[in-house]
Amino acid sequence: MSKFIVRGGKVLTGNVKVSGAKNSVLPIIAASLLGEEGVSIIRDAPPLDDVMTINKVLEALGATVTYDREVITVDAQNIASCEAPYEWVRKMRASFLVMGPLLTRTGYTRISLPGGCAIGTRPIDQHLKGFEAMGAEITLGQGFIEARSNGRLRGAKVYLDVASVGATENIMMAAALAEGTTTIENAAKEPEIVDLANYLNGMGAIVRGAGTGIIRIEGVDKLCGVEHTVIPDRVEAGTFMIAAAMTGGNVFVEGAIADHLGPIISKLEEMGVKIEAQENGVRVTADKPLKAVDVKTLPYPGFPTDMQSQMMALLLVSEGTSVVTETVFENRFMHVDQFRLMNAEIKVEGRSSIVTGGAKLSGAKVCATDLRAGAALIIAGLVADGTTEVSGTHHIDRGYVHLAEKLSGLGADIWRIFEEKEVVAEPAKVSVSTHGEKPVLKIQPTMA
Ligand SMILES: CC(=O)N[C@H]1[C@@H](OP(=O)(O)OP(=O)(O)OC[C@H]2O[C@@H](n3ccc(=O)[nH]c3=O)[C@H](O)[C@@H]2O)O[C@H](CO)[C@@H](O)[C@@H]1O
Ligand SMILES: C=C(OP(=O)(O)O)C(=O)O
Repeated sequence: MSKFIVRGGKVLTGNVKVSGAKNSVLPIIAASLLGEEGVSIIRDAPPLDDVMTINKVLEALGATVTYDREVITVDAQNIASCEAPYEWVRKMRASFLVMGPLLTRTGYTRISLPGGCAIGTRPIDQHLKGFEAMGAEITLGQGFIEARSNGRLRGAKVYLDVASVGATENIMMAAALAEGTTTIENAAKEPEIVDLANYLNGMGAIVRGAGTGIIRIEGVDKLCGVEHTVIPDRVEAGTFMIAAAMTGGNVFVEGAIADHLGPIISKLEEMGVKIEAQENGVRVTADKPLKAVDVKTLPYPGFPTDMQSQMMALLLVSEGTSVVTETVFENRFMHVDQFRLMNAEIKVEGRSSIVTGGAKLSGAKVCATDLRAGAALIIAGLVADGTTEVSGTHHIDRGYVHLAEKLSGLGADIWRIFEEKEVVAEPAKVSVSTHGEKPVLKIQPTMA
């Protein structure tokens, strides 16, 4: 069993570097399946469990994948199977993103249903609606979805009922090799959509309008491998920004792109945090008590749901009462019970949480109920009295690279326990093939 141990009370200062974005690299790896010629080279690919999982999916499909020091190569010239196995899809919903590329390239795919997950039911109806509009026949049964097309998919107009990130990506990838033009209306506008469009265009696709609500894709006959660098992770950057603000610190978040962080920066500034956007990152300084603000999660450019729990941690120690409304996922307040174990006062009313600020948080044994909840509990631990132990670390490993090391580099008193041994896990020198185990963090002597 692994845990993060945090002793509160340290002010964060210094420089922390953001890794490549999980939510960009996953669809980009899936899109590599479209490369019928050449090899894709994907740089700044973070060593996350989710990255290892999607690489396994590609290998199960017959692609050759290597991973060495944050560079992935994918050779998908020969695809041996069109079936994404349950074994991997159940681990990570984003595995479902191989459906669009496989269907459009081969005319057939069979994928295990991704099912619901802790934060919500997360249906896939909008993905399927897009594929059907493009001429695919979809059948469901025995926990699998099968999609087949008679010849190439055909370009179509697809209106999304919700601006789904995954559906926009899946349809964009399918449309890249379809016959004719596809228009996605009410498309998601996230920076990761733009990153995927840039990657596809590098492969030879014709995608226009990514980052707006209307994306047009003109299908082409063939796509080839390309070299691409993944954008920095805005959720990881935002997590460090909040951690800095939380402790009254002064931190330079290197690599953070201020334009991708608009809603987080605006809310932090409203609270009294000083933010300076610089060429290669964002400096965060908090030198006075922070004011409570209300927050409502929305699709981009609204406040990201993936930052809701971290923001709630900050609001707990700010002055006044705030209302946090979650509109994207129906069950994304599981961290509230965990915060309560740390002495927080939060009342949940439907999709809103009323957060009483000025809490004197106390260290406790808590559990990461999902990826971002885990990060939020860790940053709450940074200001809590005594020691906080955060279990459920497998969630955190899906989306944060070397979180303990990065925070301790800023002065936090945090370390990780693996199998009852206290360790400081230094940044792993990752040099692994995805055929092996996931990167193992080096074990060093116990921290003082
Ligand atoms: C790998 C990745 O990029 N994950 C991100 C992606 O997830 P993901 O792509 O799964 O999220 P979506 O944007 O699809 O989901 C947004 C909302 O749309 C609903 N929906 C979605 C698809 C569909 O077919 N039908 C439907 O009703 C979902 O239940 C949810 O309520 O965007 C989420 C919302 O910003 C983020 O929290 C995730 O971190
Ligand atoms: C919900 C998240 O990711 P996923 O869609 O991969 O579950 C997240 O990154 O917070």
